[in-house]
Amino acid sequence: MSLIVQKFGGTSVADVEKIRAAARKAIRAQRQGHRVVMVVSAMGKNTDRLLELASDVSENPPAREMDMLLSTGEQVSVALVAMAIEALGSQAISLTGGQIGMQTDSSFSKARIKSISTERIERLLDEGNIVVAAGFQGIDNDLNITTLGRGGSDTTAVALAAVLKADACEIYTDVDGVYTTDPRLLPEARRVDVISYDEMLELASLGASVMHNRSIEFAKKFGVPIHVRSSFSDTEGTMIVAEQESATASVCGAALTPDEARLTVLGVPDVPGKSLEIFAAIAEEKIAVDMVVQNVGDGGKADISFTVQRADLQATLTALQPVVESIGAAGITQDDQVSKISVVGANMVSQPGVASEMFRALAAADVNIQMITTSEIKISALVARDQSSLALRAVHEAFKLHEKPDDSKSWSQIKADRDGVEMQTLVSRLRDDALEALTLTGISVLDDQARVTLSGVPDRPGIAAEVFEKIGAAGISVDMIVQGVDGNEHTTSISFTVDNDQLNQSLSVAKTLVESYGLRGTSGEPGIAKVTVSGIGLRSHTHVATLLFETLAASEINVEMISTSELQVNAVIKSESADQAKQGLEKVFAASLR
Ligand SMILES: Nc1ncnc2c1ncn2[C@@H]1O[C@H](COP(=O)(O)OP(=O)(O)O)[C@@H](O)[C@H]1O
Ligand SMILES: N[C@@H](CC(=O)OP(=O)(O)O)C(=O)O
Repeated sequence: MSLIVQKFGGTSVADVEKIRAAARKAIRAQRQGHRVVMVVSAMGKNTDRLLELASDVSENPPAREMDMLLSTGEQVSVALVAMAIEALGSQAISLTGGQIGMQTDSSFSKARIKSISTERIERLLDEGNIVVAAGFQGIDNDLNITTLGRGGSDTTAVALAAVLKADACEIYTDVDGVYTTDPRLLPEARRVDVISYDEMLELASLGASVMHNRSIEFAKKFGVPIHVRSSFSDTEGTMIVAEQESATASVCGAALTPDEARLTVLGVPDVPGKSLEIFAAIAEEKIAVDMVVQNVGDGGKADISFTVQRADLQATLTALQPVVESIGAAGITQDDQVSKISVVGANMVSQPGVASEMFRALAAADVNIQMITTSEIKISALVARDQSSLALRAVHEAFKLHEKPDDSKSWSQIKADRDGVEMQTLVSRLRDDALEALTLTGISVLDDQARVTLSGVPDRPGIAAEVFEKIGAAGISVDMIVQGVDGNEHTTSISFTVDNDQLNQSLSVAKTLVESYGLRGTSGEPGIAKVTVSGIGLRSHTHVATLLFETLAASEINVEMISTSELQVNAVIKSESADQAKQGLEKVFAASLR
C-alpha cells in the first residue's frame, strides 16, 4: 500500500474552514487507498504572535524557553486537524515531534535532525489512522523540546517522507507551485512544472520562502521527489527533482532577500588567519554569513565586507567587537538598508555572459550595485533596499523568466524518464543517525588561474555591466567575480578570475577601462588557484567556511577571494599552495566526504 506525506503550512490551516479542507484532502487520499501522514504547521501567523509575546515578556528570552513556547503553535493545529478528521468520519491521531521520535541536536531554534523512529507511526498507520504530525519541532537527548528554524515544517515533512520511504511528499501551500520569483512581489512570475534540487536549494536560501532550504538539502541527499501544490485546488503543481526544466535557459529563477545588512571590517592586517578570526567569531553564534568580499587595499591592509540577515546585525556586531580589537583592525562600518537580488540557474556553468546580462539589466533600471558575488549556479548583487523591487522586476524581465523556455520539460515527461527508478533504491543511502549531518561531495582545485582587480571603481550604476561586457567582447571567460567596498568613500573594487593565459589580454582591456572611467588602477596576479569544497547545504552548515579558513591559515596560506553558496565554498589562493591546501582540506573534512 502506498504512503503519502502531506504537509500543510500555516496559511493552509489558518482557520476552521481551512482545517476542514486539509482534513478532507487527507481523507480523500486515504479513501483512494493510500496510507497518509500529515505534517502540520501552526495556524496562520501564530508563530509570529508567540514571538511577539515572548519579546513583550523579555528582551532576551532563553533559547530553550523560546522553543518550548513556539512548539505550542503546532500542538494546537495537529489536535484540531485530528479532531476535524474524526468529525468527518475518519480515524486520526495527532503526535508531537517528541512522539514521532524526531531526535535533534540541542541547538535551540536551529536544531538539526539526528534520527527519526518510525515504529509508532507505522503501527498507527497499520491500525487505519491518518497520522497528524507536528511540524517544525523535535526533542534533544535530554527530552528538551527543540525547533528546526522558521519554516521548518517542510523539513519535517521531507525527512518523514525519506525515513518512511514514502511514495510522494506533497507540500500544500497558498500558491500552486514554485514560481520564477515570488508571485506576491511580481505578478508576471511564471509557475514552473519542474525545478532541480540544486536550483531550489539556492532559491530557497536566497529568499524563495515557498520551501525551507534544509528540506531541499534533505530531499537531494535522499532523492525524495517533492510536489509543491495548492491547498485550495486540485491542480498539479511543481515537482522538485534532480532534473531541470530546461537544458538551455541560463536562469531558472530570481529571488530577493529584502532584509540584509552589510558589514565591513576596515584595515584588517593582510596576513593569514585574520579573516578566520572574524568568521569564526560569527560562526560561533551560528549566524550565516553571505556575500563575503575581501579587498586588498593599500599598505598590506584588507577590507573585508560581508552580509548577514538584518535580524542578525546586532548579534554579529556584538560577536565582532572583541575581534576587531584583537586583530588590530581599524573599525567596522555597516549599512542595514540593503537587499540582495540573485539569479539562479544550473545551466549558467556552461554559458558565458550571464553576469553581464544581469548587471546590464540593473544598470538600465538605474540601480547601483554595491556588492557582487558569484558562484557556479548563482549571481548575487547587493542593492539599496528602496530599489529592490525595481531591481527584481528588471532582472526577471531581462532573462524573460515570464516565458516558458522552448525546450522546457513538463513533470509528466520527467516522470516517464524516471520510471524504473525505485524509491527503495533512492533511499537506500538512508542512515538512521545524523540525518542532517554535513555531506560533502568533493574537494577540487582549479589551477592555472589569474586574478584581475580594478580599484577605485565609482559607486554608480552601469560600471559593472560595462566592465564585463568589454571583457566578454574580448572573448575572455570570467569565472569568479567579487565586488565590494574598498575602504574609500564612494568607490568599490571589482576582482575576477580568468585563465592564466588570458591575463595579459584581460589587463589590456582593464587598462582601457581605467582610462575611460578614471579608475584608480588595475592590477593582475598570475599563478593562482581556486580551491572548492562542494556539498549540500554548505551555507546552513556555517562551520564549513570556518574550517576552510582555519585549515588554510594553519598552513600560512592567504585567502585572496572568497565566494560561498549552498553548493560550494570557494577560496582563491596562490597556485604554489594548492596541493597543500587540498591535502589539508581532505584530511579535515574526511568524515563528511562521501
Ligand atoms: N519562487 C516562489 N514561488 C512560489 N512562492 C514563493 C516564491 N518565493 C516566495 N514565495 C512565497 O511563498 C509563500 C508560501 O510560503 P509560506 O507563506 O511559508 O507558506 P506555508 O504557510 O504554506 O508554509 C507564497 O505565498 C509566496 O508568496
Ligand atoms: N510555524 C513555523 C514552522 C513552519 O514551517 O511554518 P509554515 O509551514 O507556515 O512556513 C513557522 O512559522 O516558522
